[in-house]
Amino acid sequence: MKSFARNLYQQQNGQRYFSVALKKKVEHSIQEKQKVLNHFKKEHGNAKLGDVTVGQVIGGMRSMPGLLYETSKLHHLDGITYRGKDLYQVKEQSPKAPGGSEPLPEAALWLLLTGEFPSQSELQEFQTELFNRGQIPAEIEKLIKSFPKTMHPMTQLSMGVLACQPLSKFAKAYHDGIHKSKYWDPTFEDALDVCARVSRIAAIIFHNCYGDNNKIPTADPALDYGANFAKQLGFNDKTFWELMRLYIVIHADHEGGNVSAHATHLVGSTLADPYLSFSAGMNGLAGPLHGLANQECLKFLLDLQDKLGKTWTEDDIRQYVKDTLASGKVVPGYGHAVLRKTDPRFMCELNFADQFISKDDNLVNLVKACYRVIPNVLEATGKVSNPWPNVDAGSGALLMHYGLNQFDYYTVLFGVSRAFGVMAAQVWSRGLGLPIERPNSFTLEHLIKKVEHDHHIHHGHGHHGHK
Ligand SMILES: CC(=O)SCCNC(=O)CCNC(=O)[C@H](O)C(C)(C)COP(=O)(O)OP(=O)(O)OC[C@H]1O[C@@H](n2cnc3c(N)ncnc32)[C@H](O)[C@@H]1OP(=O)(O)O
Ligand SMILES: O=C([O-])CC(=O)C(=O)O
Repeated sequence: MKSFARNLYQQQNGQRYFSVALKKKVEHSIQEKQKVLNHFKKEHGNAKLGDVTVGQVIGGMRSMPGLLYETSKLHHLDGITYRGKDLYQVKEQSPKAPGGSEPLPEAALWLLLTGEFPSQSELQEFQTELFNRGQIPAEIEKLIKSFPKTMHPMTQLSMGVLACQPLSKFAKAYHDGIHKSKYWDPTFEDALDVCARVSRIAAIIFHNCYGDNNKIPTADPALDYGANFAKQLGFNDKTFWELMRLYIVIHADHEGGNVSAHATHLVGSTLADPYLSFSAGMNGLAGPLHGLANQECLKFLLDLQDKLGKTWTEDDIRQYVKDTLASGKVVPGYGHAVLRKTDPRFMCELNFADQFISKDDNLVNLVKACYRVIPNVLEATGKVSNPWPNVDAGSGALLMHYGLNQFDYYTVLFGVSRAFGVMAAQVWSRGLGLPIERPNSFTLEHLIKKVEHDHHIHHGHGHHGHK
């Protein structure tokens, strides 16, 4: 056996491979980081990161510093970096499927967990391991298959993840009295299991809703994660497999403050296990201002095509967007709470379309025309902080091109991907021993009183009791 090689051991659900290499790397880097963190906290725990304004407290805590989150960082102009690598670097440096050009989800997960890409042999080990971890006990599959066809796929995803919660190794270890310094270990186990299982849950949901859930195509142990997911959905086009790999990689993580990551992080901070935490994150992703915007965005484009046919002009789009704004709705796929430029994830989607999709795809061309028209219209409102497209503006048109036209399913794809980021982050949160989250809240009355009081003191009328 090679040094990184698998170590076979018995677990509650039968025999599994256990990738020693990854766990050792994670353990080592957590220990190193822990030292840095302890020292930093001791030396600089009182250093100021800025002031908090009333506007931020009322306004969704926008840009307020408040979280330690290790796996990725967002820059308002350059977009997301995974462990310091932007998405172009991720795409370039990641191992690929044989003959492929897109990054592999399992390689991105390894990167998010450790800060490095796996070697070819580590990757192969890891693929096998994730494949084996992806199995779901028959009685749980049966439960997920019993969800009604009409239930929104995101509700099914959140419930499907919860249905697997009894398998949590963290919950069991906590119950058995694990020492707090070891929390990260069963969290790591659960995190990999959640990432492995979520695509199986998602495949069942797809067939629950749109097909026959007794005839789900089987996964193939020789294939990578993205290909297997696509295959289980019923897609055998190799270019679609490439799209799925890219899709999962670019949607995986977006630092800690976005709603799905933050909800996962918040719930995890109570030591609720990774299944409970991730399910909570998925409930947040299911909101139309967050992940559900990709469903909304495709609907927006199709409604526009329905109304105007395939001979729409840029003027038609402009008018359609103005009408949307006038009716008090948002334009899905545009704007962002942090980004102030075109989302690089949207550019990755356009690049994929340019490389693989014919120039006469009307829907892809509509996405591009929207990109030329919509920012000006939004800018003209004078209130939209970021008029540029986000990741959700482009993904649906690509999926449609390959025949995945069930757009109320799109956020489930996003959810599968998001598992890779937020679960990797949870391993780190437990590894660094982060405490329960509990920020301060105010009633409006308290806020008003506090501001009046501070104003009073500032103007020299108050008693300076604590000089
Ligand atoms: C994966 C992701 O989650 S990416 C985001 C996906 N969501 C969408 O695409 C939905 C459309 N976009 C939006 O609703 C917003 O831009 C958000 C939720 C993404 C960001 O929200 P905020 O940070 O509050 O945006 P911002 O500071 O620009 O908001 C100021 C005003 O502009 C409006 N605005 C922002 N974006 C848009 C838009 N795309 N269409 C219309 N109005 C918009 C806001 O609704 C707000 O209006 P109000 O003052 O009347 O309440
Ligand atoms: O960062 C955000 O607020 C939303 C977003 O784009 C994501 O979570 O991918």
